[in-house]
Amino acid sequence: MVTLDDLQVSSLGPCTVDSPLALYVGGRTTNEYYVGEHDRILYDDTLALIESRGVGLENLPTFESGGPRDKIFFDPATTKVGVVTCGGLCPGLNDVIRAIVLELHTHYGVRNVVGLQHGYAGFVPELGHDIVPLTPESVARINERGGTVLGTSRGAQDPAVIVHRLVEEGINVLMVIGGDGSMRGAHNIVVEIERRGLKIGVVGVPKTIDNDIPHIGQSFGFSTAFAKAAESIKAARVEVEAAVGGIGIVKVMGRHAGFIACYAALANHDADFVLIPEVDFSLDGDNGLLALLERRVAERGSAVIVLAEGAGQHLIPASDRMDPSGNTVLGDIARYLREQITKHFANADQPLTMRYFNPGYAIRSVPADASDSVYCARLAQTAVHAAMAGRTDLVVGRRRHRFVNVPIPFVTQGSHNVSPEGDLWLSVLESTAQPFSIA
Ligand SMILES: Nc1ncnc2c1ncn2[C@@H]1O[C@H](COP(=O)(O)OP(=O)(O)O)[C@@H](O)[C@H]1O
Ligand SMILES: O=P(O)(O)OC[C@H]1O[C@](O)(COP(=O)(O)O)[C@@H](O)[C@@H]1O
Repeated sequence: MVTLDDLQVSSLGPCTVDSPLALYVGGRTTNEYYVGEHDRILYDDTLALIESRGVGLENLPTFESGGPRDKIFFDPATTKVGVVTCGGLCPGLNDVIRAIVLELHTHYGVRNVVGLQHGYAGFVPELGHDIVPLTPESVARINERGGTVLGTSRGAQDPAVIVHRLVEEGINVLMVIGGDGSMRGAHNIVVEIERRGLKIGVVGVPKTIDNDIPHIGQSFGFSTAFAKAAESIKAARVEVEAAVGGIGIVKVMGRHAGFIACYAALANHDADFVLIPEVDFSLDGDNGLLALLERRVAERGSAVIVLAEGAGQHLIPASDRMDPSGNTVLGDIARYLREQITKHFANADQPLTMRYFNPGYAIRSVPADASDSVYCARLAQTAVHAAMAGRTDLVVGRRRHRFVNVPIPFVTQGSHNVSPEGDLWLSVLESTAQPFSIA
């Protein structure tokens, strides 16, 4: 029988890229989950890193393998865990909430789990959001619904106010499910916790529909979302083929990253052009989009454009408006394209039937598919293991087919994008009418 004395370690500490591994297991008696001392995951697969740093492979920074540890820091009997979902919706949020609660309850015996409502706003008493108990009963079957049962929000909140509320509520571990903005917020909370010398852990499960957070592998919900977007592309194809001079534009999310556009387009090869933020394109000239479209419609009778919302921003005036998270509100590239295409076809005296699809929120408000559901559950379990072991200031991810603990600062610096020289973009070019460069 393993007792708490055997399991508890004395410190709560940040997850680092090169700390030695603690040994294993949160209260389990088998060594099925054993994580060896050298079992760490390289944080960059490329030799470029070795060359640029002039270090040997053995000295490369590595991420700690995720999973249960030999020692835990928090006493399950007295630990209270808070869960919060922040930022835009994403398929799988409810799966993550549910799996956090079940893992804490079933494998660690933690009985006190609560949900903060509507993101970080849920910490601010004046905003009037209740803190709700989360139990195996209350989270049963929530995974079958899209959205988040906790609600979400954008808009910065003061870390001092958040930490004050954590203390007031007696919360020892905060689990943040959110994107890069949320993780910046989570890191600020850690800094404030450290400044006050408190023993509160903060662990993130990174969420982004755009799949643009670095170092974590594919983000949960992304696969469900692009599959949903592919349905609109298929519908656009059906519509334009039935029309005279049919051109369909399908606008999908993707502020800075074109992953949804690329994967949705590749899912059924119904797209003729894919426009993403990472690759500039021109409208005019023999190799410009308008001439290419005209040729494609002349040859095939119709064309479908898959457009990431952040594409072609260089063609339209920059906006000076910000959303509550401080993101610049994007110019409406879809409207601009519709106008330019309409004008071009009128000038060329060519028939045109324009069909515009904006699956937008519909792709991120659906429940996770089976594969994403499993992925969410495993990410949530990894997050709970890290949290109970006393790791803080980290998010979980999956690198090289392994779950890993990644320090938050790694995921809030830089971003993950479609490489214009990479395999993904090459596949897109090969499956469309796009020439190798239309910029
Ligand atoms: N730089 C930041 N510092 C502190 N909190 C932030 C920061 N950026 C965003 N947040 C908080 O994180 C939450 C979600 O961030 P946002 O950027 O809207 O979405 P996402 O987390 O999906 O990227 C917001 O409610 C905001 O309070
Ligand atoms: O209307 P909202 O909620 O601001 O969300 C729209 C934005 O969310 C995004 O999908 C990004 O969301 P993530 O935080 O999930 O990456 C962008 O592509 C899009 O601009």
